[in-house]
Amino acid sequence: QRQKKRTFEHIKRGLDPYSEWDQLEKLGDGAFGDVFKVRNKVRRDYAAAKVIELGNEEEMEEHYNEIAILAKINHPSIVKLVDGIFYEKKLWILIEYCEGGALDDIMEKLDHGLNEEQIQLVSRQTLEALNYCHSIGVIHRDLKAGNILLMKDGSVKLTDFGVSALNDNVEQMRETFIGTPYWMAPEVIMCETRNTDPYTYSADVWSFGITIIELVEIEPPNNDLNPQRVLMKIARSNPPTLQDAKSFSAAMNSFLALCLKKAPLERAKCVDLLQHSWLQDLGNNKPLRQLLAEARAEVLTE
Ligand SMILES: COc1ccc(Nc2ncnc(-c3cccnc3Nc3cc(NC(=O)c4cccc(C(F)(F)F)c4)ccc3C)n2)cc1
Repeated sequence: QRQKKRTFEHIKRGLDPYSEWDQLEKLGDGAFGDVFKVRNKVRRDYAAAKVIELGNEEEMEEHYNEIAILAKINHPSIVKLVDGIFYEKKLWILIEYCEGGALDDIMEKLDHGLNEEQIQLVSRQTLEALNYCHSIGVIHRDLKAGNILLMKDGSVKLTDFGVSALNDNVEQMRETFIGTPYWMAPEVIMCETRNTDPYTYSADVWSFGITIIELVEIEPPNNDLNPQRVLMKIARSNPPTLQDAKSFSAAMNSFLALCLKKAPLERAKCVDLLQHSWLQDLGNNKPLRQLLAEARAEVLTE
């Protein structure tokens, strides 16, 4: 019988995006298409728009997963879906615009890492976002400073540019496997849990620990090795620690050790880490507003 056109919830059809949005500067060119800063003609608010050229309806299925995840997610520390539009063979995914950009870009611009107070604030909010994802069955799979954005007020937003949180088909897994493995947990590399999906919630916790080291040292451990070499290094070595551990509190070092247990079953869960002394009684996001002001080379008068 006639192939029934699948209707996709959250996606508007037949609406010309340019009738509602002005396209501004390019923010990045993702694996699947370009990303632009856009401004709503009526509301005047900004969004980030990923525009994906679709060859056929099948490809819509593949990208629809991302929209379905974003639509179901409702958390203060995760980017929100603003709109999904399919128009003239292009899929537009619009999410809230994060003024400050990604933490890896900020560290590259400043040429230094974050201080302990800033890392506590980023860790608390990222962990709350990660705990929420896990509670609704979403595994991120690509946690790193490049996927943590800052809003103008210094608050943290978890994103996934690499669209690996949706990675449920094999070829993408292969490319992720050979991709940038610096943040990859040992069991994912050794596929020890061969019978089940090597990515589990605990793999996200390992990547979160590596991300904390990245926030201190600008790069993840072993970034001097090429991707092939680092796979074996991670699988064989003891968990990494901070190079200058003594410059940071005992609480931070103990928190890090809990994230970087090699055995997944021994590794801490998000809920346990959220109870850890290192993440209690944190102040407001002013230290992250100061980081943004520094990156914009502005004086923060507050
Ligand atoms: C270079 O300077 C800047 C300055 C500001 C920004 N701000 C910004 N704000 C919001 N998004 C973006 C962005 C940049 C490049 C690529 N994608 C971006 N956002 C985006 C993310 C997504 N998808 C997700 O974030 C996502 C997908 C699946 C799962 C998840 C999660 F697991 F985190 F919930 C998140 C879809 C569409 C877009 C446009 N960029 C970026 C660079």
